[in-house]
Amino acid sequence: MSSTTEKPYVLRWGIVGCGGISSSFAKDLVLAPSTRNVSDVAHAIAACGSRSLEKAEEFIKGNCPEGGCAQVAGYVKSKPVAKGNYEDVFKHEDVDIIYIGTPHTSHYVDCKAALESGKHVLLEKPATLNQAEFIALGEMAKSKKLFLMEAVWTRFFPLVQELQDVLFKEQAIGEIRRVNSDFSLAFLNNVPKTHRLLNPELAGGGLLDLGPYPLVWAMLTLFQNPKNERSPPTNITASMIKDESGIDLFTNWTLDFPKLGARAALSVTVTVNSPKDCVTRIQGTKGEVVLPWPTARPDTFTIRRSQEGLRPQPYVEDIRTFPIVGTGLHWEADAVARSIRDGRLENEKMPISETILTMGIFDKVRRLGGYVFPDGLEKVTTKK
Ligand SMILES: NC(=O)C1=CN([C@@H]2O[C@H](COP(=O)(O)OP(=O)(O)OC[C@H]3O[C@@H](n4cnc5c(N)ncnc54)[C@H](OP(=O)(O)O)[C@@H]3O)[C@@H](O)[C@H]2O)C=CC1
Ligand SMILES: O=C1OC[C@@H](O)[C@H](O)[C@H]1O
Repeated sequence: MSSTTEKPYVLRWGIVGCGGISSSFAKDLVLAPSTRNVSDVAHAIAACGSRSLEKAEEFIKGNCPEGGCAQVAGYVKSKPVAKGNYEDVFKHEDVDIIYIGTPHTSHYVDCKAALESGKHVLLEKPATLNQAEFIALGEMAKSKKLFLMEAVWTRFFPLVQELQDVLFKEQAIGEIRRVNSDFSLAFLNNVPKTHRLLNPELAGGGLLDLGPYPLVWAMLTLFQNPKNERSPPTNITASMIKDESGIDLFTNWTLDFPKLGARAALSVTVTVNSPKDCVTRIQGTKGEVVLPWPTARPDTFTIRRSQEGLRPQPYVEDIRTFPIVGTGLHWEADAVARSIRDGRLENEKMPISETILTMGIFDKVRRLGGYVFPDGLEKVTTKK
């Protein structure tokens, strides 16, 4: 990391889709990096694009009137410009990287267009509708020597690094045998059926929207467990209850990691909320780690260390807390800036290979659950 007196590397963002998550992302790009002890990178917001120019203008006014933290600090003089379409953002000469905050169904086409314009891409989760779409994007990015990453922001939390040290270096709970994780939100009775979360034409339902987060805890604790040697999960089982529209209301799935003798049992529903106190539980032979709501953004975890033995054992509790300034999307933005500064085309915390793997898991879960997208939604499919 550079000293505070040196000028930071500035990454210049173009944001497309002026909706909910783009708004949180833009606000986090404005936050001073010093609030998270960062001084080597900073962010400029060069352009924001919406299907409506007025909406893009309002977006800038409401989230980033001066631009990102690099503009606020005076490292970049220009202010963000509003565009009434995405193409003008993709083509903007002051933009290094495109942040894509559009619905799942648009991710493939928007990312493809951004790459074709020669821009790096940070693509919201789920990266695409299926594995084949993401493989195609990954190949395109590689051939054009452009950075591409799925925006699974949770992976970049300092909490995650500490958790992996506790589990893998310290082996605080012994051998990990079971991971349960749930992310559920009561969308069904609280958002209209036309909303992207429930609308089959926008690939609605729990799995693709909420599923990346239970899955992230299985990936971080089992897939990335050194003893697993990056072996993909086997024996995937899944069950869905679907709405009459075809979207999944409930999805439960399991992943086995034979090298660890471990299983992940993961779930989502859009009918009720997850419980507050424990949404993720990592159980080992010598205790457990529990993480509270929200599954996507925990700011604490509790280690319960115990002896091995039959039946629940007495434990000693150790609580670790990691305050989050803003939403917490800035850690992934900083990581992306460092990758691009250093000439890397992917980030080791969210490599292309892991997105390909997780999209393949979702394909399988959808197949087992009988979730079929409406015709024409998938832009690339594998031959059956
Ligand atoms: N990382 C995270 O924590 C989160 C990630 N997400 C992901 O981000 C993506 C967007 O989610 P969210 O921000 O909640 O969604 P919103 O509906 O709030 O915003 C999506 C934006 O995409 C644009 N858009 C383009 N095509 C369409 C279309 N056909 N229908 C509706 N909007 C369209 C619109 O922007 P415009 O009108 O300006 O063109 C819209 O405002 C999803 O894929 C979701 O999974 C969502 C929430 C949190
Ligand atoms: O963090 C989240 O919470 C709400 C969801 O709709 C969203 O897509 C997800 O990323």
